[in-house]
Amino acid sequence: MVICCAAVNCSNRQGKGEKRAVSFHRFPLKDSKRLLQWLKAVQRDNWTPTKYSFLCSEHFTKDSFSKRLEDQHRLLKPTAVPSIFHLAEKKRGARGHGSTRRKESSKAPGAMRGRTGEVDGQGAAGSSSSLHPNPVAKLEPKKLKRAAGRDATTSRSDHETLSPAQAQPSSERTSEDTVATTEAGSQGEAETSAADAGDENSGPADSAADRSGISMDDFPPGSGACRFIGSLHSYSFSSKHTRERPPAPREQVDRKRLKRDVEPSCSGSSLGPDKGLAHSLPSSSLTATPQKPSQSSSASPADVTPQPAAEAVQSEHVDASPMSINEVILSASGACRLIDSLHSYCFSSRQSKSQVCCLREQVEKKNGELKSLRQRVSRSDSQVRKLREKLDELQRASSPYLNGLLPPICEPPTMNPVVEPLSWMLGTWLSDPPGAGTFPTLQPFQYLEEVHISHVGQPMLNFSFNAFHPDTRKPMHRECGFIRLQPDTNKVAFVSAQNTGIVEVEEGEVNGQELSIASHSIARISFAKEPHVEQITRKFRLNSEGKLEQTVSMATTTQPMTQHLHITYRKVTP
Ligand code: HEM
Repeated sequence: MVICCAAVNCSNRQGKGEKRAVSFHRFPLKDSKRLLQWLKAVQRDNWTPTKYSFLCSEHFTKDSFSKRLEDQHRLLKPTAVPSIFHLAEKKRGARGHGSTRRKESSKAPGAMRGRTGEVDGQGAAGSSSSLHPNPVAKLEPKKLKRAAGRDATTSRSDHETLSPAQAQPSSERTSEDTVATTEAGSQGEAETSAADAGDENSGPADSAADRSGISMDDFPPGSGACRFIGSLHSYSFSSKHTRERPPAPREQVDRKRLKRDVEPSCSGSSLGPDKGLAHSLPSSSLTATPQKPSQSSSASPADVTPQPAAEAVQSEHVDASPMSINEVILSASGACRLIDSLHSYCFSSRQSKSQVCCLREQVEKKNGELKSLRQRVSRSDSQVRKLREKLDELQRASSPYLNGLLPPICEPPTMNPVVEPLSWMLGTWLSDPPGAGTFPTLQPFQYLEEVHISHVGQPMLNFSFNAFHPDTRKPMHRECGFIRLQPDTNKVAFVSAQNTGIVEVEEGEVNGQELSIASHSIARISFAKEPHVEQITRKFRLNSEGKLEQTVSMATTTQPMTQHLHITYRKVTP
């Protein structure tokens, strides 16, 4: 296992040069804000750090470090952000970075392509569950515990100086790790390299599963889409599970390797998550591919060979090929993300559907209510009609005389010849212009008045005078009565009852189209308002314009005879 610096144009790796001079620091994968700062500083395109990605101490300023009290060991401060990079040199890019190292490792059939600055080996498998939490992991607690065990071993203390070898459990190291570690030297790497940035992603797999926020329990099994997505999940998980299966027989392993060699695209890191998923559907493609066996422990990392004796580790060697594992994990994690989004979509569409159903039910309910209300209104209408008919019937029954008295045809009654001299007064009259009120004790005022003078064939006229306020139209003074003529004379009697509590009789003469009368007797209610009127005179005349004029004067207990009213009416009905 070799720890390399992930920085562009930096070839530092563990064991190279002065051991104590350079330390290596993990990317703060758990601190997204700080991780972004690191990534921004590193400036590597299309590259995602894993828990086995490191930056060497040369990219940090001196004040980024503190020293551990006990042994004065260098620790990276928890807020440190790298700032020293040699980007001016031709950037080799994510794939080109560390090409020298990669040239070595690319000799191996399963060597990782384009992934640098990381601890090569199966550790990447751990990174998949931590970098891209797999929701299905929630369904497989046992496996997660196992993974967590590995991670726990890996994580150690955040700011403890760890050797890369310590950072990965020995039982799970790949053959390449073994060789690389040998190459790097077995002496105390713990003293020379520091993974003190902390294993940000090495938390328990359970917490990774929690972070996904999704489990199969969230999706009822009824949906076909969910079943499909669930099967995708299962498939994705099974690819991971495959890596943890017991070792396959060597022949089988070789066959698998052959098949993968025939299908290079299955492990092509250029595939996107979806493509990766699509290409990984054949069972062999997601199955880890074994390294080419070799008996030589001194073989180059590119020619990684598992120790023959370490049969227990065989499957790890087989499954943890840096190439296949990383690609498989990338594909699987990408697939998981895709599946998660499908799940979310499926879930939200189901929610929308249920909301629509709920709204539909409400609308149907309201429609039902509306229908019953309409029926009630219709019933009420028919009830009202029936009640009206009944009322009419009752009225007819209770007023037999009225019906009998009213002539069936509304013909105007023939005027009694006695009242003929007053016929010019007949009709409905409206004030035009408004009447004018005056009196020494009063402020001048105006009023409107409607006058009805009619006959019913009797030798008298019926009259009503109804005054209104000119602005508010509120009723004011009202009086009604009769005008009689002494037969064969021009003597007229004017009998009136007023709303002010006065009843009076005025008498006078009609001459042509002018009637002049004066009070004969005035009576009032006991509580009539003072000052009491003592005398009243009136004059009616039809003027040359055909308008009716009335002038009223009065004397009260306090005022002598003075004009109180003058008004002109225009005729509105015959
Ligand atoms: C022949 C009929 C009427 C008689 C005998 C009569 C009599 C009187 C008397 C005695 C007063 C009290 C005066 C004072 O306080 O010194 C009065 C006041 C007044 N009258 Fe007449 N009036 C007559 C018709 C009318 C009519 C048609 C109007 C029209 C609206 C009118 C409007 C008023 C008003 C506004 C006052 C002052 C406020 C009040 O005392 O109610 N009167 N009237």
